[in-house]
Amino acid sequence: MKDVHNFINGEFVATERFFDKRTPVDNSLIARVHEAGKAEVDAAVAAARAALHGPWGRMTVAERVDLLNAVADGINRRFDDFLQAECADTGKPRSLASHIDIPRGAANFKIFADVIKSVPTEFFEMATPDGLGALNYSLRRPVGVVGVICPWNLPLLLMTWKVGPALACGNTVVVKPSEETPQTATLLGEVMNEVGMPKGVYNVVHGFGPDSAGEFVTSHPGVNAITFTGETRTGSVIMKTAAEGARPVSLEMGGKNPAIVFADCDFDKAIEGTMRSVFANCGQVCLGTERVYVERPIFERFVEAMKKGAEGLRLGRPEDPQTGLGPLISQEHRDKVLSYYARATELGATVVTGGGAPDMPAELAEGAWVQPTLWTGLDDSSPIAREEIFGPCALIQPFDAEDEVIRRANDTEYGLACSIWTENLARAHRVAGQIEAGLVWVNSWFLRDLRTPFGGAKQSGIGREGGVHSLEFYTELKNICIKL
Ligand SMILES: NC(=O)c1ccc[n+]([C@@H]2O[C@H](COP(=O)([O-])OP(=O)(O)OC[C@H]3O[C@@H](n4cnc5c(N)ncnc54)[C@H](O)[C@@H]3O)[C@@H](O)[C@H]2O)c1
Ligand SMILES: O=C/C=C/C=C(\O)C(=O)O
Repeated sequence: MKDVHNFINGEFVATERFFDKRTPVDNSLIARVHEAGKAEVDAAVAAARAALHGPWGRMTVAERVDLLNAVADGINRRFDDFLQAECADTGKPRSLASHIDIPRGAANFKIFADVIKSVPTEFFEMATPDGLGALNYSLRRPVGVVGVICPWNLPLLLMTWKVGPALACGNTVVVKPSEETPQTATLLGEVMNEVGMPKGVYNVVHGFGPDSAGEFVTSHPGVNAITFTGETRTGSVIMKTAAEGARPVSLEMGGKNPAIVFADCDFDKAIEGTMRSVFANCGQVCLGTERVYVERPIFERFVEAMKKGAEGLRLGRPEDPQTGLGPLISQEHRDKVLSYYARATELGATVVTGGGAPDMPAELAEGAWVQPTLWTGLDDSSPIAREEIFGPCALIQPFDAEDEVIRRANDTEYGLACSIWTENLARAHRVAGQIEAGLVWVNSWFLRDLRTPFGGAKQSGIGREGGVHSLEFYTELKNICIKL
């Protein structure tokens, strides 16, 4: 069993408090994680502060860009180490992590290296009463020490989606990974040292949320801004904490995302895309689909095809290339998802497929396994249609008219993502423009151009990150007016 340390000021730091990390594949113990206390968080914030005024703070943009690209290359150089660690922590199929999680870890540094080296700032020449005029130009400066609070579903991807722009803009970071998935954040510390990232630029403190490392980071007066990805209710708590000291927050939170399937869709593409958006990462993707609205003429055919797809998913170990579905992240989360499965049955849902725990081979029986599940027969008011379950499940419902399905899709306090399947281009633009969400895909899902704005509307988030949009959060924009 391995030890997972904190990473502070370029050093791997042990503590006297530990928590276990068990793999959700079979619930076996795989690591002992060193929990950071207030002292370690203080040390991490102090190191991050000091780095702002050391070599890192004096680097040119070009030097920062070179380092960010070196970090990306370092992740690719140690691809298998990151793959092994991420799949051990999460149980996700290697086939998934090797195509999404780990490549995006590198891409998230490269995209912001590209952005920061070519982003302009404004200039305004102004007339003045004396006729001599004045010049206005703006400069971007780092906000300072950024607290990064991460979720467990796409650990490396989502952590680097925040660390990449933070460092590109000249900030330093204190990262608090989820307690469920500690390994890749500490492993990135090894890469930071290998590429010569100045000490204190990247720091990692392990622990939990309330009254633990998470709260110690978000409440620390030395933290200038907080970027959070996780549940909406957690984001609200963090926002309250950040209010002390008026620190800005960037919040990427929960969702209850709809897929809208029109009768004129490319049926096979709609099935392939909706199978991914419902079941990828065992349904543990914030952008994933948990509500599927299908135009009535193809409803039965669509349900049958989804049933066939779900029943074709093979549950298994990450390293098995045939694995189509891994376990959920933990026994606790499995209990939550199974409670929704039971509730759907109690509410009278038709269980198209799944609805419980699968029979797994003895060696996997202790893992956090659930059946891929599809329901019909519940209405929009049911908790199954309204509450984020965050598992491999979806409610499929028919609709008859475009304005009806837009109203129903928008009938949620969330507003993160939506996928629309239609071959009618005018309808695609018309419907997409009326969906109340930060991200709408047409005839696709999770197709990501990292230059585009990413974030949620309503209770799914605050702020947009991605491309130049990340600069709004990770820099202070200053205007300088020169009187001629
Ligand atoms: N919008 C997005 O981009 C996005 C992406 C991924 C996940 N999510 C959401 O994240 C959730 C799943 O992730 P999760 O279960 O890890 O979320 P979570 O809110 O339980 O925890 C997220 C992180 O916050 C920390 N935390 C918890 N309470 C805290 C507190 N009081 N102060 C400081 N830190 C605290 C946790 O330790 C963890 O590191 C889902 O709701 C999913 O929709 C959203
Ligand atoms: O589970 C949520 C996935 C979020 C994905 C991103 O933030 C991204 O693709 O940049």
